[in-house]
Amino acid sequence: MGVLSPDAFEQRLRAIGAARYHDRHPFHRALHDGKLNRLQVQAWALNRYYYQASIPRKDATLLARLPTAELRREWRRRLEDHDGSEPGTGGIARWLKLTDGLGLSRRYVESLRGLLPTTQFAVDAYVHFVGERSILEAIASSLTELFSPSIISERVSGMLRHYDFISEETLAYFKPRLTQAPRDSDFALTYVKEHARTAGEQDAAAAALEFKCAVLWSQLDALQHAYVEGHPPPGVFLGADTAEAFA
Ligand SMILES: O=C(O)c1cc(C(=O)O)c2c(n1)C(=O)C(=O)c1cc(C(=O)O)[nH]c1-2
Repeated sequence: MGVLSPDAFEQRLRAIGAARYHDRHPFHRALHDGKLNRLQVQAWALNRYYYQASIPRKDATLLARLPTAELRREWRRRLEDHDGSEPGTGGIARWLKLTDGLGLSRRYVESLRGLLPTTQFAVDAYVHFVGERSILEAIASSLTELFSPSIISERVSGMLRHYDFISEETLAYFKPRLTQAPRDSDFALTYVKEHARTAGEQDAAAAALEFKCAVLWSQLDALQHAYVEGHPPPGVFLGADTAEAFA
């Protein structure tokens, strides 16, 4: 593809989200439509914990590589959003309220025992990608967040409507994301539009976004295969009993 104007390039990035973002995955559709049982929702929250817990590792990796105070200041805020500024605050702590509400022991969730192998591979691949690729590609890989506010709104209203074991309090993780995600993705989009100037840079940034969509998609594929189609790999979470046996 030849070089595009910044606005046409933005359209190219948005088309990637429209085609590949995980809102199109059957597991998410089932989650939001109330088609999953409690064990399947628990498995989703347990596995997704590893993604949440690894986001600050990935942001710290990128932060260490950013060349200016201005960029680091911007990126530093993401670490605070996830890790909080003191114990019990921030996104990871709020995610644990969800796993608490679903009846999973914290020790079990934090131990990462019972995680699907694919969750680990996909999430670790994201952290490595951000450490190894250009800063442009690393920032572009965060752009899935352009598409998250609509899936989050749909998730919160769908899950509250359909599952009696889910409450507004247990879904508290998502509310701040509705303002944090647009703020973060606006910054990242402006950066990527400004810095992807050649056709090669635009291709690399687009490929980074495709890679990240695959990171999200493959996690849901693994959940679908294990918990909907009934082929759990050995050693994974199989209900609160597994978790209790551990605790
Ligand atoms: O609920 C979701 O569907 C969803 C998606 C994404 C995303 O698109 O990567 C993120 C989040 N949530 C999220 O909560 C979050 O903190 C987050 C950070 C990032 C990132 O790549 O830096 N993506 C996401």
